Amino acid sequence: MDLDAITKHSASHAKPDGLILQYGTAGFRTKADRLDHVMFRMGLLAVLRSKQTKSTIGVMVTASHNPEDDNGVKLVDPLGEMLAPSWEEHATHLANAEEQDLARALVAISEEAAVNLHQDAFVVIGRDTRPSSEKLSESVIDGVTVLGGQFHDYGLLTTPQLHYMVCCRNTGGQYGEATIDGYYHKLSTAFVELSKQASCSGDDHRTLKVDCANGIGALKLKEMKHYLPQGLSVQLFNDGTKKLNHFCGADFVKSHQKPPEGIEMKANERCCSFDGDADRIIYYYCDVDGHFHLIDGDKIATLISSFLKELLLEIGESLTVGVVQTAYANGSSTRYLEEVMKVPVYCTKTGVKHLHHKAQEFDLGVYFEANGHGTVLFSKAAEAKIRQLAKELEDKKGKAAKMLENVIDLFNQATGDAISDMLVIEAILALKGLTIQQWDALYTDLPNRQLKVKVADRQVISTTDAERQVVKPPGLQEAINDLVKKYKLSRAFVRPSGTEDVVRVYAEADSQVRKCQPCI
Ligand SMILES: CC(=O)N[C@H]1[C@@H](OP(=O)(O)O)O[C@H](CO)[C@@H](O)[C@@H]1O
Ligand SMILES: [Mg+2]
Repeated sequence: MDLDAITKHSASHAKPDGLILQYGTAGFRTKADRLDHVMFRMGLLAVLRSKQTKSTIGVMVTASHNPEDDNGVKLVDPLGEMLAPSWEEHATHLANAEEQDLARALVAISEEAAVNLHQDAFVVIGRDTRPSSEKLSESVIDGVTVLGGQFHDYGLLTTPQLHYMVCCRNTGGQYGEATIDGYYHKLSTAFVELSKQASCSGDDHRTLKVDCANGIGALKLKEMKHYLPQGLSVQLFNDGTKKLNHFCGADFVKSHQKPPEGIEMKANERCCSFDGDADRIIYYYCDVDGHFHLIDGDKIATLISSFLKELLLEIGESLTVGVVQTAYANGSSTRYLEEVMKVPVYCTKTGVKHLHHKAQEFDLGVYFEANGHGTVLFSKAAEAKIRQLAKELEDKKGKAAKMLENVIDLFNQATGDAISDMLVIEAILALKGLTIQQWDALYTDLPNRQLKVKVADRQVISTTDAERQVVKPPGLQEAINDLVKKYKLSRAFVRPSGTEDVVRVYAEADSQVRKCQPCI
């Protein structure tokens, strides 16, 4: 390590005095003008991680659904997963080191993680469409090169596309080709094959309106449209001409439970929204009475897992299917999955890395956060079995096995992906001949509210039981219990956010009417 060169370069990426940041649920996030030093340092860290794992590491510059003048950065581990927890700690340490301590912090991380400094390093970089992202990704590259790392800058990518590239590069091309064309080709081939198997089209008009949150999803979906079959017409709204995530996007629609601005919705039309870096998707429609219906990650997980179970039943394979949710999943969805569909459901802490990890325990692990971030993981053994059956079986069983094989290829198993999930959903609706209203009618969501509360120090709240119970401060959980027991089918919890300086409060019950049980 040329520590002098590192110190010299670091001086042009100076850390603002007193700024302390933490590698949170989705990496570092704050105002873009406070992040230059973090980007440079994450370039350095990516090189160390690459040397240690002898693999390509990804760096994504994005702040997802945050306002346009925020930005952020996260590292992507070798198989396209989120960074390992011990390295999140290294990341926080390095980001907060004072200028004069930076070299020492790097040496300490190398020693603690037993990094072979003579090993080659390769880093791939992607960024979203924020005005600040290009400059910040140059700072990442500065960090990579000063530590002798090689790099490939993919430029503008959705977050899941970067995860895909990392996974492809580290699996010898087995997962797909590590180019943007390779990504479109893999997904569209699987989608076209599935579409051919659909005997009925579901809706009369196979048109989908997509709110792209004025983000990277618009750019990439425009590119992908040329690869899609004629049967599906995708109409883009909020396609990048206005402010990112402003009154639009999946996060806005989910948290406000209303349509985004900038989309023309007619009664019963199928619509969906991506978030700012296109790793989340939410569906919705307005009925003839003008009522808005939200179809969130829970209902997406339900549609997908029921489809997978039907195919497994058809081919006669008893592979395990599990669904992973967080505490934010609507109680109706959990009940429907467990009681009607007889699928085991597990609850993890918020943040996809927790869900992803749990989903790896099943042959087919379906995971979705209620906000629309999720995918399906197929174990190596399950994938091999399905591919073999697709070759061997004939007639109805063979058709089902081939469908499953295409579904494997259509999912981005590295991480939740709005484009890939959208195509999976569109394929399932067409294959099952379902309208969005029929999908919505699977179960009725319990009325629910999610609020953000600003407090002096959100870390005074600590939780247990997958964030559903408060441990500290004393008395808070008892107060919640006292309120909750007055209502039917009610549930409430509070937890400190991992991405914003707020405490999140969630509550649901059988009715929105303010009547407690003794009054009913
Ligand atoms: C309630 C909620 O939607 N929380 C989001 C949000 O995390 P918080 O820790 O709640 O701020 O951002 C995460 C990263 O995008 C996402 O994974 C998660 O689902
Ligand atoms: Mg996102």
